[in-house]
Amino acid sequence: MKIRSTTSLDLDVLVDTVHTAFGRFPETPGENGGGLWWSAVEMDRGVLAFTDDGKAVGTATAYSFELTLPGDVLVPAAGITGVGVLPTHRRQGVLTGMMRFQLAELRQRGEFLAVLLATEGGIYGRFGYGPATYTRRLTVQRSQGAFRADRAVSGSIEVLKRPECGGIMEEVYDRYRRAQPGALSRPRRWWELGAGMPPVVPAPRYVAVHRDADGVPDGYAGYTLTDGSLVIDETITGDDAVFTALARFALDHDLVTEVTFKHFPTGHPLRWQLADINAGQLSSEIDWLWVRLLDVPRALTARGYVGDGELVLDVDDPFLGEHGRYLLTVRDGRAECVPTDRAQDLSLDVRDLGSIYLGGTTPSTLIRAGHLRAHSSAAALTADSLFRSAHPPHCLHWF
Ligand SMILES: CC(=O)SCCNC(=O)CCNC(=O)[C@H](O)C(C)(C)COP(=O)(O)OP(=O)(O)OC[C@H]1O[C@@H](n2cnc3c(N)ncnc32)[C@H](O)[C@@H]1OP(=O)(O)O
Repeated sequence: MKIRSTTSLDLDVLVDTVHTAFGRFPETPGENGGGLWWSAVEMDRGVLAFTDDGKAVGTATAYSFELTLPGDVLVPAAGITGVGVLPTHRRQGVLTGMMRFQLAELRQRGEFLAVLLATEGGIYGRFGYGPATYTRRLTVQRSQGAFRADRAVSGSIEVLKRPECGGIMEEVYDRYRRAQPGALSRPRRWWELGAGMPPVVPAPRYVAVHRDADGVPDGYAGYTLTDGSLVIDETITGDDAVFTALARFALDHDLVTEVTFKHFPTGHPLRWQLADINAGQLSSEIDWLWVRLLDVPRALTARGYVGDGELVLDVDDPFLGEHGRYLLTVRDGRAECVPTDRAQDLSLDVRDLGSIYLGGTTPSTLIRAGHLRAHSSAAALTADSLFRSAHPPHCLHWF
């Protein structure tokens, strides 16, 4: 097997191989429909695997995203996607080879974080990725959608069709994601081409745009309405009152029997604002963003922290055959992380460090699961308090 990086000349073979791996009908990359997703692929970041006789059998690509960390710190993160191996060549180590190649390549570029959305939960842990954010939907029957109290909301809502939005969605999304741990930047190319969410979903689609009292857009909800079911694919705002205003708009919509909020954020107050706390049904939670640390000290010093404390972490990285012990010292929200030979407080696999990194999974949950080992009960408490995020992480970007 030969594995190499792609160039722009490889686009057709990459698309064709991914489509065959996923069992989809091949589409030519273009400016509409299924081609939209491919239009933003960065061909200098792709990986192709070939058999000895030159047949392409495996693919992986990466976007250059910015990820928001706890403390509203923005860092570069490689968004791994387009991973596929032809059905005829599976379970022969093709993905393993590509993952090894890709992680080495990311390091050569100086990157220290990779993220992805997994098609199946059993694939990526072995490569050092851990689930770090989760998602679920809230569905409210409109007949039960009364609010407990009227709250004065300043501002207005206008319904636009996606092509009428101009730069509004991009501006609102960009402000939102900078203050939302776990959120990702979106490729400019998707916005330029009028992408919806996810970008492969075709129009028509409506966008309820909220504007503040000065007329400045400060939130939007992109939705479709089919057979009485209004589905909001994303509600983007950093302001709870604006979220509520958009929710009221949807629940007041005529000819609607139920409203579904996709990617409903954990701990969001909307259910408490409804007159009946049981009016909304939450779906079960599923994994969303997976995180892989490629440089532990760099990653741990990049994020912000809430409390003070110190912890010695003993981190194993079996896939890359690496091991390190680090003293993490947090003061005034910032961390230092240096190699140490002090006794460890916490022993963990790098995949579990990825899971706790954004504050969406508590170390104590993984201690109880038997994945992390705390060498004292004080260490478990310190780990929980250091790794939490003041603002729970949330990612609703699909890629
Ligand atoms: C970020 C994204 O793009 S997610 C998209 C992932 N792609 C897909 O789901 C498309 C359809 N599936 C595929 O193309 C392939 O089955 C892949 C890419 C998931 C796996 O590729 P393969 O070349 O078969 O993987 P490889 O042979 O390297 O397997 C490595 C290990 O992972 C395990 N593994 C591979 N796929 C899976 C899976 N879906 N579930 C659980 N374990 C898996 C293998 O059993 C193997 O285990 P072992 O080391 O204990 O023997």
